[in-house]
Amino acid sequence: MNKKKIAFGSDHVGLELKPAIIEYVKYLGYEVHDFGAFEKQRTDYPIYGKKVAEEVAKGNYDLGIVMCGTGIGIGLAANKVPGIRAAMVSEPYSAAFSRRHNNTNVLSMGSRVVGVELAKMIVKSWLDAQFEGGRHQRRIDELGAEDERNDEKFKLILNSKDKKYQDNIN
Ligand SMILES: O=C(CO)[C@H](O)[C@H](O)COP(=O)(O)O
Repeated sequence: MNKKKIAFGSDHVGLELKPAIIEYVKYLGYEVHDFGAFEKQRTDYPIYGKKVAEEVAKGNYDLGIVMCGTGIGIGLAANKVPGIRAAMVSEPYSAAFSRRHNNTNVLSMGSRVVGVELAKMIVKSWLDAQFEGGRHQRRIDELGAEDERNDEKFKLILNSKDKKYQDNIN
């Protein structure tokens, strides 16, 4: 059986946590690739969040794991990429349920928030969990429908004071 492939990314702060997590994920039997950063020199988390997310969205990697100081910035960057659902978590319960119910494909953690051993527990819970489908798939489909609200028709409806249009969006 082919090993599942995991894309990694971090900024300069996430780099403090990343090497230990990469080693752990390899030990768990996954193939990994690190898309940077590789230097402690200050850099910008959107570069790495977007890169990892794009690799996952294109299907080049099964899942992505990203890290910055809080896990928030790099997670936000990943979530901007269509098809990505990034979980920004700091404990194992939410990590597991983010896959079971939200089918997350990127995990984001903060190196200033979690230590190495807690981060390993979070990663293991996330990787071991399985999406449950069913009603959860419907809700994920509904998340996609939110994008339609950016199209011209929905902008017209949303900006209208006319009750007939307002009824349309409820
Ligand atoms: O957590 C982060 C984003 O959410 C970054 O790692 C953090 O903002 C970097 O800060 P600095 O440039 O001061 O090292």
